Amino acid sequence: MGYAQLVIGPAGSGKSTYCSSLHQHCETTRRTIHIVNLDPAAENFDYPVAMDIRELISLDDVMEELGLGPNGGLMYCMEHLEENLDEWLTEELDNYLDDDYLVFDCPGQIELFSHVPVVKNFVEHLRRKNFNVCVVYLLDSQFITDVTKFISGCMSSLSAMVQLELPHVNILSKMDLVTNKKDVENYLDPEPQLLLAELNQRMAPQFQKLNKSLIEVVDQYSMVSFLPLDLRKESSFSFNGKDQYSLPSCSIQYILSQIDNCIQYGEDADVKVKNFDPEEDD
Ligand SMILES: Nc1nc2c(ncn2[C@@H]2O[C@H](COP(=O)(O)OP(=O)(O)OP(=O)(O)O)[C@@H](O)[C@H]2O)c(=O)[nH]1
Ligand SMILES: [Mg+2]
Repeated sequence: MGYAQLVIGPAGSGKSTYCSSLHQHCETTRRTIHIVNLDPAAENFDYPVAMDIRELISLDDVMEELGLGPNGGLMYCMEHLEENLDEWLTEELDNYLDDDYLVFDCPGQIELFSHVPVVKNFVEHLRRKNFNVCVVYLLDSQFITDVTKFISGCMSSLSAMVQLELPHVNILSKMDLVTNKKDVENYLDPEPQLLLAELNQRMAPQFQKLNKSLIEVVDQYSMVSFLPLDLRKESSFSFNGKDQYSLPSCSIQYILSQIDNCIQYGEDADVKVKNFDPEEDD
């Protein structure tokens, strides 16, 4: 059995930074993880790249030879990856052993999760290779300063959730940049009725019915809640509410423990998890 995180989210939401922080954290705690670059446009890495899509196909070549722009070129590269899953991915995965932990740093184009089946097929391939996969969706905390942006973030996370049908952890990134805690606090574990009231206030009256349906969707998929990640935060397992800036936030270690739980990593080693009663589902 292998383990994998698929790190997705809008462009610039902090995916690659998250991957490199995770790598650093694991180095400190002497745990082995391998970070995989799935972005054919990426150039600089703050982490050692274990597998690299650019070895399969280069975005520059595609743009030059096919006359495509950067986004069309990226879609082409990803479709090429899809066609080569059996060969390229299978061969690359052969380098890893049972119990290995891979983290896939994905491109930020949202089309990859909403329009084309490439990521879904990629994940299915991993699952056939006996990997437990968790989706890690990053949303930039700078973008959820009001209810309309929050709902739009939820919808894009939800569309990935529905498409990929995998365990899913939502992260609010860049908490160190948040200065007004009220901006964010309201959206961490939001009360649906308050969201609806706020949304109705913001939007023209003819949208009330739509607003109600949207909030119902967010509420029903109660998984749409976000963990606020502050990379400055000292490693600690607790989500200890507030830090010295009195902002709610959690450390990368806490996030990793949540994800490990989702994919049942370390169940044999960790006595606490081993004794966990599956009936007692929280
Ligand atoms: N202050 C702060 N900046 C961050 C944090 N995470 C990422 N950034 C910055 O945000 C910018 C984008 O970060 P990346 O990690 O490249 O984002 P990405 O999601 O990989 O971007 P794409 O791969 O282009 O979609 C960079 O300038 C980072 O330095 C954070 O936790 N705090
Ligand atoms: Mg990146």
